[in-house]
Amino acid sequence: MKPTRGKTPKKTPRKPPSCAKDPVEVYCRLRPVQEDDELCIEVINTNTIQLKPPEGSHAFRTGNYKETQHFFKFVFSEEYSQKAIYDSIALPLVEDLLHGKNSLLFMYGVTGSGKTYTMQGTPTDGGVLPRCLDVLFNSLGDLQARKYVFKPDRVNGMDVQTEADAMLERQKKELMPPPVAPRTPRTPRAPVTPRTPSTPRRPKKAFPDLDNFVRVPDPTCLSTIDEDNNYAIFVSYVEIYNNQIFDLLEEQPYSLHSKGLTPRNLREDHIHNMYVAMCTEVEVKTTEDAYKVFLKGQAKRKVAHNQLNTESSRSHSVFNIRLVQAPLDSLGQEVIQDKDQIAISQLSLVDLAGSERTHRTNNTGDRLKEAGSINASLMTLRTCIETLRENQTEGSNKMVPYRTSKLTHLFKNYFDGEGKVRMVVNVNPSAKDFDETTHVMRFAEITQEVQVARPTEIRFDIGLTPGRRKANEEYKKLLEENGYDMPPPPPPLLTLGPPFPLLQLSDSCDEETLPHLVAFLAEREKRRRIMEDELARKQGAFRAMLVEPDHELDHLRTANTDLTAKLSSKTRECDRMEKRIRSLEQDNVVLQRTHNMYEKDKRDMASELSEKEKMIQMETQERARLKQALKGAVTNQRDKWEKECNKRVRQTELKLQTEMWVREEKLRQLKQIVQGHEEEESAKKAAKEVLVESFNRSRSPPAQRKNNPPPVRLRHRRSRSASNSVWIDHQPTETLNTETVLQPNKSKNAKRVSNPSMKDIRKTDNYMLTHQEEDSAGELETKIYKADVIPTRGGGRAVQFTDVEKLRSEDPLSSTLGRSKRRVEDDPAEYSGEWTDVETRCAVGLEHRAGSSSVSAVHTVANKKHKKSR
Ligand SMILES: Nc1ncnc2c1ncn2[C@@H]1O[C@H](COP(=O)(O)OP(=O)(O)OP(=O)(O)O)[C@@H](O)[C@H]1O
Repeated sequence: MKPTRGKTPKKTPRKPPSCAKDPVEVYCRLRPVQEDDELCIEVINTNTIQLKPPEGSHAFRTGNYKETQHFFKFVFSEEYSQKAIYDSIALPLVEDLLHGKNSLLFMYGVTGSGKTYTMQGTPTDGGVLPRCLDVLFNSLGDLQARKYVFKPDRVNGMDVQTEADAMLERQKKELMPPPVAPRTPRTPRAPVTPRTPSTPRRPKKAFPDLDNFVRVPDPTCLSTIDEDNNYAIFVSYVEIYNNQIFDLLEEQPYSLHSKGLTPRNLREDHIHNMYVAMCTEVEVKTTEDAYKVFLKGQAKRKVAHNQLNTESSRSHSVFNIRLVQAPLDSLGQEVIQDKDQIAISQLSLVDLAGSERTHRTNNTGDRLKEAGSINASLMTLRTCIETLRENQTEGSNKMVPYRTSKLTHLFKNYFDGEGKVRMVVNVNPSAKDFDETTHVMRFAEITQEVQVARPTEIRFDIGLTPGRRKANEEYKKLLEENGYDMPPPPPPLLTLGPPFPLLQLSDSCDEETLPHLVAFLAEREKRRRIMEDELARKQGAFRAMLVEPDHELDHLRTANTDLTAKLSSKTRECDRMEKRIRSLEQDNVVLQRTHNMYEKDKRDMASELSEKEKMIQMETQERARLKQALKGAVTNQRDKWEKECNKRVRQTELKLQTEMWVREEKLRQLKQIVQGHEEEESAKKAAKEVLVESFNRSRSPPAQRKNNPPPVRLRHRRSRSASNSVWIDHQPTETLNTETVLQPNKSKNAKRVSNPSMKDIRKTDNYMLTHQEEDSAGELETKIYKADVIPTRGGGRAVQFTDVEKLRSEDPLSSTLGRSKRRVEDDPAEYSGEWTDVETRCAVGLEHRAGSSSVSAVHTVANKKHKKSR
């Protein structure tokens, strides 16, 4: 709140608040508890208290057992006296008041925590309020102006009048009977609320009797006061009840007493300070006067009994002390009669109603409504403080909802403008109050973060000599001491002539005195005119002398205004930059944190990766080892099976040879018996020799087969090999020459190999395998298997058998068995078995996989056989 001040050249009313800011100072006071009370608060040091959730508290029930610490400007434990608290908290505010600065001091806390006690105290041990008044009057002493020199102008300002006028008014008021204040016309927007019938208006016990209490005053006196000013103190006392403002000093006709007080409106004055319109302001000249006024208002304040406090305040009370000051004139006798030279400062002492929980106070009905209103206004106060803090710390520009509650609206200027704000958080350390106390603590912490513009001190720079009052007093003292013999005042530079002659008439016929006086006055008149001319001439000369510095002054003023504007723009820029720096610093901190987080993640992942790599390496080694072991095992197994197969083949061959020989022997003997022809005998013998020879695995082909017809089925499908593709002709070394004219259709440049290598297979498109064996009749059967060599996906080659040609050599003299067999083969209808056999055989392919050194057999055309069978 800006001090109310006239439009002096030095101090314009609408000047922006000072750039320097101070935080709201929050103090904590603990009240004494009863001996059997469980405590929930411990004082850690002079700035810190610790709250411990007691069993049964809401926090404890929700599992929050943690102790919390709260910091304050100072913590007053129960041992601290009222005097000590006043000296620390309120005395500096009184000093500020005397220097023209505004201050707000409010008591906050749960109901019954000692707010009123701290504010008012007891007659023998006064609280903040009586001590403030004591110190104020002690300090002002004789510097006070006569009563009514300053007069409230009803719009929050002050008028000034001469001491003579003030004396007249004094006489008028003191002679007149006490005035009966007219009822304020009610505005439609603020109707009178019906009084709560059960809410008594009575003083608290601290001041039981208005007239008969003996008070112990505070003797402190401040000496840093400008003695060249005159001062006056005005007090007003209002309460905010159910979000309506009432003037507790309102004079009421006796007949209207029962109808209660009139609600007042809040207004804004010409310098944007909030004030209560039509509020009674009483000028007080002594502490006792002020007390009477206070107690008169206190008698009307609403208090009620509840479970927690026998006399609980049901309203927020505001006791305003306004100090008016104006400089004395050049002689140090009277205040300058210029309204613009008046400065007003204000100290608001606020005793807030206590926040309360209805389940603890057991309030019902009107008390419950009051409690709701109290809590709502406190909540608005809290919201305003929170929004202010947010705006200040985060640079936001949210609207502070001052107007939501009369309480916050009244103190808007303290937070928006200049002033010093202090709060005393009263705390009852009893465990029963824990839940409410935690809320109070939170509010206190937020409040401490709010900054308020520092008030500027008032200086009356009007070019008058300091010490005027002292000089005047000295002069008066001299006057009293010396009477008529006192030395004459210093001669003026210009005089109107000698002193007046003796004007006493000697008798009724005195003809001399009057003409002498006329001549004297004529001379004086003449001198006066000369002096006036001289004065006018000197004034002209002086004005001419003044013009130049005046111009210079104007010039300097303009320059000064420019510089001030530049400075304020620079200051704003600085503020903006500071805000930006703060926000960037915050961003930086966040980024730094994120960076650290990613760095940590990176390290973790790198270590995980190296572990995984190690594991992969170990697995690869293990796999290689297993592969090696498997390869060895496979090789061993294959060798073993090869040996076993060879052994069995040899055994089978031997057995078959023996059986064949026995059969041939039997046949020979049979033939000898049945046929006696020797020629046939010899032919048979020759044939038998051939057979025996072939059975004996003679590798040379029998000569008589040359002329035999080819044992190839004529209708057999020829191979598809007659192309330009590259062939490989695989003929094992023991293959016999069939010497037949029917040769397989193959490329002329087919490469003949006895044991194909992988290299050969890779280069070829087709493959041909010649296989010879002896059939059951002992005839030589030659089979030529044909296959396509197909590259596999893996880069190897698959050999897919597609055809087989069979060539059988037969003895012309052999039995009908051979012929009938041939017949069957010639019949295509009967050939399906053979074909099926070929298809089955051809379904097996040889496959070479890339990187493998061996060739494996695979089933390649399993589905082909299936199709055929359908
Ligand atoms: N520091 C203290 N020393 C001694 N007594 C105290 C102290 N603080 C409070 N008390 C006593 O506690 C009681 C309640 O105090 P008080 O009326 O000041 O509480 P309050 O906070 O104003 O309550 P409400 O909000 O209900 O008005 C009074 O009887 C008062 O004398």
